[in-house]
Amino acid sequence: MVWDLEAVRITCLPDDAFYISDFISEEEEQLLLQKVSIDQFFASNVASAPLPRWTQLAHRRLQTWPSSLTKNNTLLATPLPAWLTVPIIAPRFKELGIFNEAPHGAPNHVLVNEYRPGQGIMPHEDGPAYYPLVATVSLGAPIVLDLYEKTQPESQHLRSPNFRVLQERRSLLVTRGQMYTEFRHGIAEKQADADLGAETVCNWALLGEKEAFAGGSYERQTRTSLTYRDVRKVATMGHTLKFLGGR
Ligand SMILES: O=C(O)CCC(=O)C(=O)O
Ligand SMILES: [Fe+2]
Repeated sequence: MVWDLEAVRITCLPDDAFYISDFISEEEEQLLLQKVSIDQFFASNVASAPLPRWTQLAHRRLQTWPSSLTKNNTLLATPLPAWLTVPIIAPRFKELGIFNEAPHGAPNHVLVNEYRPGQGIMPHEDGPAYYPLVATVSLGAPIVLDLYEKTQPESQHLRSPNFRVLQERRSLLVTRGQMYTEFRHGIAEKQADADLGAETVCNWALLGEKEAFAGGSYERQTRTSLTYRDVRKVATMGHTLKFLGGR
Protein backbone atom coordinates (compact mmCIF):
# COMPACT_ATOMS: atom_id res chain seq x y z
CA MET A 1 0.00 0.00 0.00
CA VAL A 2 1.19 3.54 -0.67
CA TRP A 3 0.48 5.99 2.14
CA ASP A 4 0.18 9.72 1.84
CA LEU A 5 1.55 11.05 5.12
CA GLU A 6 0.38 14.62 4.41
CA ALA A 7 -3.22 13.40 4.21
CA VAL A 8 -3.04 12.21 7.83
CA ARG A 9 -1.23 15.21 9.34
CA ILE A 10 -2.82 16.57 12.53
CA THR A 11 -2.94 20.08 11.16
CA CYS A 12 -3.82 21.90 14.38
CA LEU A 13 -0.60 20.66 16.05
CA PRO A 14 2.87 22.13 15.46
CA ASP A 15 5.24 20.08 13.26
CA ASP A 16 4.99 17.13 13.14
CA ALA A 17 2.15 14.86 14.15
CA PHE A 18 0.28 12.27 12.09
CA TYR A 19 -2.66 10.00 12.94
CA ILE A 20 -3.74 6.89 11.04
CA SER A 21 -6.90 5.08 12.17
CA ASP A 22 -7.18 1.36 11.32
CA PHE A 23 -3.41 1.11 11.00
CA ILE A 24 -3.58 -2.59 11.92
CA SER A 25 -6.42 -5.10 11.48
CA GLU A 26 -8.45 -6.64 14.31
CA GLU A 27 -6.64 -9.96 13.77
CA GLU A 28 -3.26 -8.25 14.03
CA GLU A 29 -4.39 -6.45 17.19
CA GLN A 30 -5.50 -9.71 18.83
CA LEU A 31 -2.23 -11.42 17.92
CA LEU A 32 -0.20 -8.57 19.40
CA LEU A 33 -2.22 -8.58 22.64
CA GLN A 34 -1.70 -12.33 22.88
CA LYS A 35 2.06 -11.94 22.40
CA VAL A 36 2.24 -9.19 25.01
CA SER A 37 0.61 -11.47 27.58
CA ILE A 38 2.37 -14.73 26.60
CA ASP A 39 5.79 -13.15 26.58
CA GLN A 40 5.54 -12.29 30.23
CA PHE A 41 6.48 -15.92 30.84
CA PHE A 42 9.27 -16.36 28.33
CA ALA A 43 12.44 -14.44 27.64
CA SER A 44 12.68 -13.48 23.98
CA ASN A 45 15.26 -16.11 23.13
CA VAL A 46 15.74 -18.27 26.23
CA ALA A 47 12.45 -20.12 26.43
CA SER A 48 13.89 -22.55 28.99
CA ALA A 49 14.56 -19.74 31.45
CA PRO A 50 11.23 -18.08 32.16
CA LEU A 51 11.61 -14.38 32.78
CA PRO A 52 8.81 -12.09 33.82
CA ARG A 53 8.60 -9.38 31.18
CA TRP A 54 6.33 -6.96 32.99
CA THR A 55 7.69 -4.33 35.31
CA GLN A 56 4.94 -3.17 37.63
CA LEU A 57 5.13 0.59 38.04
CA ALA A 58 3.02 2.66 40.41
CA HIS A 59 0.46 3.60 37.78
CA ARG A 60 0.89 1.15 34.88
CA ARG A 61 2.76 -1.98 33.71
CA LEU A 62 5.72 -1.84 31.36
CA GLN A 63 7.68 -4.19 29.07
CA THR A 64 10.93 -3.06 27.46
CA TRP A 65 12.05 -4.69 24.18
CA PRO A 66 14.64 -5.93 23.45
CA SER A 67 16.05 -4.67 26.79
CA SER A 68 16.44 -1.61 29.00
CA LEU A 69 19.03 1.00 28.07
CA THR A 70 22.28 1.10 30.03
CA LYS A 71 22.94 3.94 32.47
CA ASN A 72 24.47 6.04 29.72
CA ASN A 73 21.48 5.50 27.42
CA THR A 74 23.05 2.80 25.26
CA LEU A 75 21.15 -0.11 23.77
CA LEU A 76 22.99 -3.44 23.67
CA ALA A 77 22.40 -4.53 20.09
CA THR A 78 19.80 -7.33 19.90
CA PRO A 79 17.13 -7.60 17.24
CA LEU A 80 13.52 -6.94 18.20
CA PRO A 81 11.38 -10.10 18.31
CA ALA A 82 9.55 -10.99 15.09
CA TRP A 83 6.09 -10.23 16.51
CA LEU A 84 7.08 -6.59 17.11
CA THR A 85 8.68 -6.33 13.68
CA VAL A 86 6.10 -7.82 11.27
CA PRO A 87 3.81 -6.28 10.07
CA ILE A 88 4.35 -2.98 11.94
CA ILE A 89 7.98 -2.12 11.07
CA ALA A 90 8.06 -4.25 7.93
CA PRO A 91 6.29 -3.48 5.77
CA ARG A 92 4.17 -0.62 7.20
CA PHE A 93 6.68 1.83 8.74
CA LYS A 94 8.95 1.19 5.74
CA GLU A 95 6.11 2.05 3.36
CA LEU A 96 5.39 5.22 5.34
CA GLY A 97 9.11 6.08 5.34
CA ILE A 98 8.78 7.57 8.84
CA PHE A 99 12.14 6.30 10.12
CA ASN A 100 14.08 6.97 6.90
CA GLU A 101 16.06 9.83 8.44
CA ALA A 102 16.61 8.18 11.84
CA PRO A 103 20.22 7.09 12.58
CA HIS A 104 19.46 3.39 12.09
CA GLY A 105 16.73 3.83 9.47
CA ALA A 106 14.29 1.82 11.61
CA PRO A 107 13.19 1.59 15.22
CA ASN A 108 15.37 -0.59 17.47
CA HIS A 109 13.41 -0.24 20.73
CA VAL A 110 9.80 -0.75 21.83
CA LEU A 111 8.08 0.02 25.14
CA VAL A 112 4.84 -1.79 25.90
CA ASN A 113 2.68 0.17 28.36
CA GLU A 114 -0.55 -1.18 29.81
CA TYR A 115 -3.08 1.15 31.45
CA ARG A 116 -6.10 -0.11 33.37
CA PRO A 117 -9.02 2.29 33.92
CA GLY A 118 -7.85 5.00 36.32
CA GLN A 119 -4.19 4.58 35.37
CA GLY A 120 -2.02 6.95 33.35
CA ILE A 121 1.42 8.45 32.89
CA MET A 122 2.63 11.79 34.30
CA PRO A 123 3.44 14.50 31.77
CA HIS A 124 7.05 13.97 30.67
CA GLU A 125 9.35 14.13 27.68
CA ASP A 126 11.14 11.13 26.18
CA GLY A 127 14.52 12.87 26.10
CA PRO A 128 17.73 12.82 24.07
CA ALA A 129 18.48 9.06 24.23
CA TYR A 130 16.18 8.63 21.24
CA TYR A 131 16.02 10.14 17.78
CA PRO A 132 13.11 12.63 18.12
CA LEU A 133 10.33 10.48 16.66
CA VAL A 134 7.84 8.23 18.46
CA ALA A 135 5.44 5.93 16.63
CA THR A 136 2.66 4.64 18.91
CA VAL A 137 0.34 1.75 18.06
CA SER A 138 -2.70 1.54 20.38
CA LEU A 139 -4.33 -1.77 21.30
CA GLY A 140 -7.49 -2.83 23.12
CA ALA A 141 -9.27 0.45 23.83
CA PRO A 142 -9.10 4.18 23.12
CA ILE A 143 -7.29 6.70 25.34
CA VAL A 144 -6.65 10.44 25.30
CA LEU A 145 -3.06 11.71 25.17
CA ASP A 146 -2.54 15.18 26.67
CA LEU A 147 0.10 17.55 25.25
CA TYR A 148 1.67 20.41 27.20
CA GLU A 149 3.99 23.09 25.84
CA LYS A 150 7.28 22.92 27.72
CA THR A 151 7.42 26.71 27.96
CA GLN A 152 4.51 26.52 30.41
CA PRO A 153 5.24 25.97 34.10
CA GLU A 154 4.72 22.39 35.28
CA SER A 155 1.98 23.62 37.63
CA GLN A 156 -0.07 24.12 34.44
CA HIS A 157 -0.22 20.32 34.19
CA LEU A 158 -2.70 20.26 37.04
CA ARG A 159 -4.96 22.32 34.82
CA SER A 160 -5.72 21.78 31.16
CA PRO A 161 -3.38 20.55 28.44
CA ASN A 162 -2.69 22.67 25.34
CA PHE A 163 -3.84 19.87 23.03
CA ARG A 164 -5.54 16.47 23.27
CA VAL A 165 -5.19 13.55 20.85
CA LEU A 166 -7.73 10.71 20.91
CA GLN A 167 -5.98 7.44 20.10
CA GLU A 168 -8.39 4.77 18.91
CA ARG A 169 -7.53 1.09 19.23
CA ARG A 170 -5.56 -0.14 16.17
CA SER A 171 -4.43 3.41 15.34
CA LEU A 172 -0.95 4.83 14.77
CA LEU A 173 0.18 8.18 16.18
CA VAL A 174 3.49 9.62 14.99
CA THR A 175 5.04 12.61 16.77
CA ARG A 176 8.38 14.01 15.74
CA GLY A 177 10.49 17.17 15.53
CA GLN A 178 9.09 20.08 17.54
CA MET A 179 6.26 17.91 18.86
CA TYR A 180 8.95 15.70 20.40
CA THR A 181 11.32 18.41 21.62
CA GLU A 182 9.00 21.29 22.66
CA PHE A 183 6.13 19.38 24.33
CA ARG A 184 5.52 17.09 27.29
CA HIS A 185 2.96 14.32 26.94
CA GLY A 186 0.90 12.44 29.51
CA ILE A 187 -2.24 10.38 30.12
CA ALA A 188 -4.58 11.47 32.92
CA GLU A 189 -5.40 8.96 35.67
CA LYS A 190 -9.11 8.78 34.94
CA GLN A 191 -11.91 6.22 34.75
CA ALA A 192 -13.44 8.01 31.74
CA ASP A 193 -12.40 10.49 29.06
CA ALA A 194 -14.94 13.28 28.63
CA ASP A 195 -15.47 16.57 26.82
CA LEU A 196 -14.69 14.96 23.47
CA GLY A 197 -15.53 16.76 20.24
CA ALA A 198 -14.23 18.59 17.21
CA GLU A 199 -13.27 21.61 19.33
CA THR A 200 -11.39 19.73 22.05
CA VAL A 201 -9.72 16.81 20.24
CA CYS A 202 -7.18 17.95 17.67
CA ASN A 203 -7.29 14.78 15.51
CA TRP A 204 -11.14 14.65 15.47
CA ALA A 205 -11.32 14.90 11.66
CA LEU A 206 -8.95 11.92 11.29
CA LEU A 207 -10.83 9.52 13.62
CA GLY A 208 -11.98 6.24 12.08
CA GLU A 209 -15.19 6.02 14.13
CA LYS A 210 -16.31 9.46 15.28
CA GLU A 211 -19.81 8.07 15.97
CA ALA A 212 -18.39 6.00 18.83
CA PHE A 213 -17.47 9.26 20.62
CA ALA A 214 -20.47 11.34 19.55
CA GLY A 215 -21.81 11.21 23.13
CA GLY A 216 -18.72 13.18 24.18
CA SER A 217 -17.27 10.57 26.56
CA TYR A 218 -16.40 6.92 27.10
CA GLU A 219 -15.44 4.71 30.01
CA ARG A 220 -11.82 3.62 29.94
CA GLN A 221 -10.95 -0.04 29.39
CA THR A 222 -7.51 -1.64 29.45
CA ARG A 223 -5.41 0.03 26.78
CA THR A 224 -1.98 -1.19 25.70
CA SER A 225 0.47 0.85 23.67
CA LEU A 226 3.53 -0.11 21.66
CA THR A 227 5.88 2.87 21.36
CA TYR A 228 8.55 2.44 18.69
CA ARG A 229 11.76 4.52 18.82
CA ASP A 230 15.30 4.59 17.49
CA VAL A 231 17.88 4.63 20.32
CA ARG A 232 20.80 6.74 19.14
CA LYS A 233 23.63 4.84 20.86
CA VAL A 234 23.94 1.13 20.15
CA ALA A 235 26.76 -1.08 21.44
CA THR A 236 27.55 -4.18 19.42
CA MET A 237 28.34 -7.45 21.15
CA GLY A 238 32.01 -7.17 20.17
CA HIS A 239 32.32 -3.87 21.99
CA THR A 240 30.41 -5.18 24.97
CA LEU A 241 32.73 -8.21 25.33
CA LYS A 242 35.78 -6.01 25.01
CA PHE A 243 34.34 -3.77 27.70
CA LEU A 244 33.63 -6.74 30.00
CA GLY A 245 37.13 -8.10 29.33
CA GLY A 246 38.66 -4.80 30.32
CA ARG A 247 40.51 -4.23 27.02
O1 LIG B 1 1.18 4.91 26.20
C1 LIG B 1 1.46 5.92 25.55
O2 LIG B 1 0.82 6.23 24.53
C2 LIG B 1 2.57 6.82 25.98
C3 LIG B 1 3.72 6.09 26.60
C4 LIG B 1 4.87 7.01 26.87
O3 LIG B 1 4.75 8.21 26.87
C5 LIG B 1 6.22 6.47 27.12
O4 LIG B 1 6.35 5.24 27.30
O5 LIG B 1 7.17 7.25 27.14
FE1 LIG C 1 6.67 9.17 26.68
